[in-house]
Amino acid sequence: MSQPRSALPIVDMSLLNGTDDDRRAFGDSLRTATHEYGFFYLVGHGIGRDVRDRLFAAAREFFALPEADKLDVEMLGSPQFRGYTRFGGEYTQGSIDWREQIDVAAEYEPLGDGPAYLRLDGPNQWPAALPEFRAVITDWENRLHAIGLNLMREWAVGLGADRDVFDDAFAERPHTLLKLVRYPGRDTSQDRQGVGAHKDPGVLTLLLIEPGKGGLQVEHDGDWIDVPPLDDAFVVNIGELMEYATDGYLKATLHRVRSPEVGAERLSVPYFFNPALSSTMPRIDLPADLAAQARGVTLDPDNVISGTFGENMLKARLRAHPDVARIHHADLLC
Ligand SMILES: O=C(O)CCC(=O)C(=O)O
Ligand SMILES: [Fe+2]
Repeated sequence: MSQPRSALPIVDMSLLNGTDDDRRAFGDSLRTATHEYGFFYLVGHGIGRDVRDRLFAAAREFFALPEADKLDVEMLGSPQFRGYTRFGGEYTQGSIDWREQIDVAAEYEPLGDGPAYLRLDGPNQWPAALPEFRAVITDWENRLHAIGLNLMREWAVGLGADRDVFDDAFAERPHTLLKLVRYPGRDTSQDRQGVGAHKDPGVLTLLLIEPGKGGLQVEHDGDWIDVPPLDDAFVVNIGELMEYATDGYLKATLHRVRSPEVGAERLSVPYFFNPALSSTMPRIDLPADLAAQARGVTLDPDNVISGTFGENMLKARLRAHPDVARIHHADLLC
């Protein structure tokens, strides 16, 4: 397949199997890409095509279920924002996102009373009609968890910090989240919002895009650049907490998806490598040359970035799913 051009840098994870120089080059490319773009293509990650195909097959099976089966696991029934969201159930910047999706997050016993964000802990909703679904998703989560942890350690080194500086935040009850997403084709002459412009609220997102399907756009220097999928690559971006951890040396970048044309559709699977709800990201003491390039954390009165992941995540969930918020968390809405 010929590759459409995109300006995003390509970072090759197989360098980690090489010499010390290769490893250093990897850390440098990771740091530079996320300083300049906040986004990159990740190749050499070791996840084979068969595994990726199996995931897309599970996604297609899920979306092809009768509506009643999907509504059986509807997110409206989940105070923890897990399960199926039909078209029109999700909002970005107050406008409807034209996509359907199922959200699956890490499952833990709730801790009980405490900060409001602890309400996000709890069970998933698994589609009863698809007995294999859970195993396929769990396998995917495990593989991506390992890649996520590995990347965090390399980032730490590339930023001049101890290799394990981020480990604590992920050591217990990491609140990872995965979505299977389907963007249907539609008349795009009016509204093209598949998902509206946003930054991800967590640490790191590993995004798998259906081969050949464009639509993702990333903000860079005031323009939108197209990010078509690259064969065998993940699209990786950092979330607001990495901006927080580095005083804005690394950049959480606005991105959005444009709806496909009528007759087409687009599947994607974002995996959000998130820390524990109660964790606060460490603030890295950057070496002087990097500190001189730190831009500070974005100050937006409509989107205040908290270093405590649970606060940042709850804010994002209440905003994206107002129907779920009204049903289950009316006391948190002002
Ligand atoms: O579907 C995509 O390509 C991106 C989705 C996304 O940015 C998100 O769900 O946060
Ligand atoms: Fe996103």
